[in-house]
Parts: sequence; structure tokens; C-alpha cells
Amino acid sequence: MALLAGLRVPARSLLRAGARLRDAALGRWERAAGGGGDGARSFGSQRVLVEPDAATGVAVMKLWNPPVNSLSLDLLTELVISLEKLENEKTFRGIILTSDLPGIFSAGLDLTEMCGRNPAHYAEYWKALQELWLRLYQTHLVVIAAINGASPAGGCLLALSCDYRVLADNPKFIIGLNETLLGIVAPFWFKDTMINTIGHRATERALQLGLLFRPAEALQVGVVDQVVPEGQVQGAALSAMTQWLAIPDHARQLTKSMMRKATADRLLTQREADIQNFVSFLSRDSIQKALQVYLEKLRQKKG
Ligand SMILES: CCCCCCCC/C=C\C/C=C/C(=O)SCCNC(=O)CCNC(=O)[C@H](O)C(C)(C)COP(=O)(O)OP(=O)(O)OC[C@H]1O[C@@H](n2cnc3c(N)ncnc32)[C@H](O)[C@@H]1OP(=O)(O)O
Repeated sequence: MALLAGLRVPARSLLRAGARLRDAALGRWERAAGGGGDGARSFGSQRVLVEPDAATGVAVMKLWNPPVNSLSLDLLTELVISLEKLENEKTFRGIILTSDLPGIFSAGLDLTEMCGRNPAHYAEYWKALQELWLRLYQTHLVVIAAINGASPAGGCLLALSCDYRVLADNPKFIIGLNETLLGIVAPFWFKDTMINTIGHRATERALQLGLLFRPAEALQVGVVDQVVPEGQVQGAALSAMTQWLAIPDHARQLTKSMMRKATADRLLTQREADIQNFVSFLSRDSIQKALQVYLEKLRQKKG
């Protein structure tokens, strides 16, 4: 059951158990080692599968961090590495970012990385998140999110950092920056990313109320660009990609940079202070207790 949204996400337990077994077996991407669409080999890490198609210049990047694709330190690191690898391959011009887990795009930041650890760990974790956002937000590649599941908080940030968002039409697939519901505050660069997408007033309302939008509302407010029937999300993302890739790269890339640089620079100029803010905020007893209680509720809701 989805605790925050008050929605049930049924029948994933069995899939999760299977996923855990696959995880334990490792050799994560052996099943995909045969290669992508144009004979280009799939590559990836334990938690990120990349299926490149050299003919189209588009790679599908799939998140796989069971049970809910939470953005653990490992997943963040693997995402940055995969992104960097694609950026360095001249053949590739676009990425479809999606999930390999049914019903979940990403549950956002990994709460277990933020609870009961030491300040050095919090600092390392936050730096890794900053790194992923800075790279994803500013990449010269076109990135389209094919959102095939719920994406609260950090999951929403991931989607908002892409150039275009397609959401599968399922009322359980909620999306939004719901941090206030956890008693925490969305960092300024989360807020800026949302403002750049849906505007100031809509962001203020969404952030203060911790709104998690269902597909129709997400489309209306502009958090996503397109809602399509489940099962068509990747196809729709690929169709949208055709339009983006029809634009000359240099013009599109310079325009992207022009639109996003000031936002990214704002974090770059105060990166260390942002880490220290996060560490001291997270080190407060009251915040630790609130996060523990929240995590415990998530764990117990199945019982
Ligand atoms: C003054 C300024 C100071 C600045 C400082 C800034 C501080 C702010 C910092 C950061 C911003 C935070 C961003 C975030 O992203 S916080 C995380 C927010 N995410 C959520 O709240 C999502 C919580 N999860 C859910 O709602 C649901 O799990 C679901 C809808 C994603 C999926 O539902 P369902 O399929 O029913 O799965 P379960 O709920 O049963 O969960 C399965 C399993 O997974 C664990 N889990 C879920 N979410 C997380 C998570 N985010 N991190 C870690 N673990 C998670 C859950 O506990 C279950 O575990 P199990 O019982 O052991 O199997």
C-alpha cells in the first residue's frame, strides 16, 4: 500500500521477492548481455541497465533497485557513471529514463541512507545526490522520462530534471515533491527545478501542501508533458524523442544550457554549504526521530 498517497499498490510482494532473488543471484545484466537494438551491447551495473541503440542514437536507461528504486548511494553512483559513459559516446544523442520495476519509477531518496548514520555518511550521500542532479539537469543529451510508476519526492526530482516527461495513466502513479509530509523541507534546488517546470505559484502550493499528483492533475499542472495508457509509455517517449532529435544538436544544447545554467550555478556556488545544511538538519534529534517513525510506518503497513 502506498502510505503517502493513501493508495494501495497491490500484488508487488511476489514480484519483489523474485526481484530480490535476481538481485542476490547478481550477474544483473547477464540476461541482457545480448545487446541493444542495433547490435550495440547493453551495458550497465547492478542497478542501472542501459540498452543502447546505435542506429537511432537513443539509449534506454532502466532503474532496478528493488523493492522501490530508492535513490541509494549505490544507485546514485551507478546512475552518474552510466550517464557519463553515454555522454562520452559520440553515437548517443538521447536517453529514455525509465524503471525496470513494476509500478514504481522511484520512491525518492533512500531513507535508510538518512537515518541512524554518521555525519560523514550524510555528507557523502548528499554530495552524490548533488552530483547526479547537476549532471542529469545539464547533460547535453536529450533525456526523456518514461514514468511507469509512482515517483514521490526525489523520484519526482529525477523526472523534473529530464527534458520531457511521459507518465503512464494509472491513479497509483503519483508524482510530486511531498517532503513537507515527512516534516522535511525540499532543498532549494529541488524547488528551483520545479519552478522551472511549472512556475512559481503552482510550485509554492505543491511544495507547502506536499502534493502528490495523480496523472490527470500532473498533466494539468504541467509536472508531466503527456499522459498515455500504461504499456504505451516507452513508445510514447520514443516518439517524443524523434521530435527532440530533429532539432540540430548545437542549437538545442546551447538553448538547454541557456535555460538551465543559472539554476545549476546556484547550487554549484554553494555546494559545500548545501551539504553542511543537510548534515546539520539531518543530525537533529527531532528530524532523526521523525524519519525513524516514518520509515517504521512504511515497514509496518504490510502487517
Ligand atoms: C532548512 C533547510 C534544510 C535543508 C535540508 C534538506 C532536508 C531535506 C532532504 C531531502 C529531501 C527528501 C527527498 C526524498 O526523496 S525523501 C523520500 C520520500 N519518499 C517517500 O516518502 C516515499 C515513501 N514510499 C512510499 O510511499 C511507498 O513505498 C511507495 C509508493 C514508493 C511504494 O509503495 P509500495 O509498493 O506499497 O511499497 P512499500 O511502501 O510496501 O515499500 C516497500 C519497501 O520499501 C521501503 N521503502 C519505501 N520507500 C522507501 C524510501 N524512500 N527509502 C527507503 N526505503 C523505502 C519500505 O520501507 C518497504 O521496506 P520493507 O518493509 O523492508 O520491505
